[in-house]
Amino acid sequence: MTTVIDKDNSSRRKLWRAAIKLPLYSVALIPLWVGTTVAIAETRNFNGTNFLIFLFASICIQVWVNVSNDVFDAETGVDVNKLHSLINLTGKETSNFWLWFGNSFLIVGILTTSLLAFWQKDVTLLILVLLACLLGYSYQGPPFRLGYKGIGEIICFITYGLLSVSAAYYNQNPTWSLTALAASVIVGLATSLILFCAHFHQVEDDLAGGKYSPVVRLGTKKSARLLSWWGYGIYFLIAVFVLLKIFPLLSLLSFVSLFYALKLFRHVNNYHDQPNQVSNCKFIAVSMYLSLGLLLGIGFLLPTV
Ligand SMILES: C/C(=C\COP(=O)(O)OP(=O)(O)O)CCC[C@H](C)CCC[C@H](C)CCCC(C)C
Ligand SMILES: O=C(O)C1=CC(=O)c2ccccc2C1=O
Repeated sequence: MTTVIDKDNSSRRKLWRAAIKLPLYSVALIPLWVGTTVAIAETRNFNGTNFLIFLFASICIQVWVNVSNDVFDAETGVDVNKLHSLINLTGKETSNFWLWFGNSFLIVGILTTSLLAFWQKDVTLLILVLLACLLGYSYQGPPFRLGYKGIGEIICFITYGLLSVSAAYYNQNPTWSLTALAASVIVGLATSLILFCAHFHQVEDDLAGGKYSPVVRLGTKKSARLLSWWGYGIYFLIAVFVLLKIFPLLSLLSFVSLFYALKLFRHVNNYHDQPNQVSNCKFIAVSMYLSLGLLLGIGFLLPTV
């Protein structure tokens, strides 16, 4: 009897851990890290207060993204088999609570960014973040739900890449930079690769819920092939940026993350049509993304020390 209860508790704890999605918070950290390291490399200055305040705002906004995704997906029924959805864990009647909970984090994130913009006497940072939030809402919220139309990866590229890296750079150095723009392309491509991976194991539920993700549209076999091209493309672009001297030579350190990239391509090519096996590929993609982003930033920083 005790063991059945223990087992129940431990699987519930596992579901809650999955619902909190801790590894996915890296998508709020890496743009900040990369944008900031490019700014340090160019100015030899680091504003720790601006960095920490923007870090706090980014994490708040990420909480909103994750919580509201479960609320909105519960409305369409697409998460019906996702045991670790907050709504499935706590009941449909808690939807309004979670919506309110997520929105509170969004408000705190935006207010914190507004405070930074006020101190900097410049609204650019706030505009970039507001644009990212509006696009983030359009991905999952009614009436847009653009993720259901298969363009979530493009939104992800623009928000976590172009907008977030530029915002992090601007937060340190209020101007524009070609290196920051190139770095934002790399971060954007790597972030949307995580989202692309998140769709492999959900094809049936997505179809049933009217969600035409790129994997639903292309089929899992073609998607697995596209994933490899996409991944190699990221490293190819880094090499091009190094050759063009937009990135320092040390950016090639990020090639160490090929270890996870190759593991990811192999895994998805082998198991693309087996939902239970392929479901963890999103986390291999996060490992690739984290190591790539961290090393890219270290590559920018090292020449300055
Ligand atoms: C929740 C997201 C993806 C999960 O989608 P899906 O419903 O397919 O998966 P589940 O099976 O888990 O339900 C994230 C979507 C992100 C979105 C495209 C863009 C959000 C932009 C943010 C507002 C940008 C934050 C910027 C900040 C860090 C400065
Ligand atoms: O829950 C998920 O699958 C994702 C959540 C999330 O916040 C995110 C952000 C950026 C890229 C991908 C993802 C997810 O896949």
